[in-house]
Amino acid sequence: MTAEVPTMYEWAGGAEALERLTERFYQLVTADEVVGPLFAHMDPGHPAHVAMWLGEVFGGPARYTAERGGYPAMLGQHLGKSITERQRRRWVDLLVDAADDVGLPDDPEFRAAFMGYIEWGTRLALSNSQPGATPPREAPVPHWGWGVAPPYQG
Ligand code: HEM
Repeated sequence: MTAEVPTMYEWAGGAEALERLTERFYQLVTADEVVGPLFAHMDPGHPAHVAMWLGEVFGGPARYTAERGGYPAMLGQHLGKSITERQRRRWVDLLVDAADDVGLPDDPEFRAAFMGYIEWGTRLALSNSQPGATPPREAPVPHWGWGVAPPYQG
């Protein structure tokens, strides 16, 4: 019999773990000279909202859709921001630092799948944020899974 495969949300530690991650992440982001200026007018609820988004993506409850307006709302926050590749890369680096700081699981399977989503999502955010970009306004919230390497459960 095969053991039930947990969602990435469960493996990460659920909503609480993702909230710890985004709290730490935005502390690092706002203090950073490369990405900080983009977040100068950040809504104080932003870390909690991004934690909801990540939870929904990784197989948790659809709270971003229910409470924040789903994909169109997320997309709308990136349009026109003209994110540069240097800023995208710094955003990724700071998220990895935050994941280490708060003790997000660091097993190879989890981090590989987690970073797969982050790489994909940040590249889309950069492209959607360029002047004149016309990405689809409506799309489902992506649901990210383990891909080719499910979690090692002994
Ligand atoms: C996987 C990649 C990403 C995800 C999942 C993500 C997620 C989100 C979400 C869910 C929001 C809206 C939060 C709300 O409802 O209040 C948001 C806003 C925003 N994002 Fe992203 N984002 C990503 C990449 C990036 C990158 C690479 C940058 C810039 C380097 C960026 C800059 C911003 C900014 C400036 C806002 C608006 C913040 C504010 O003023 O409140 N995002 N993001």
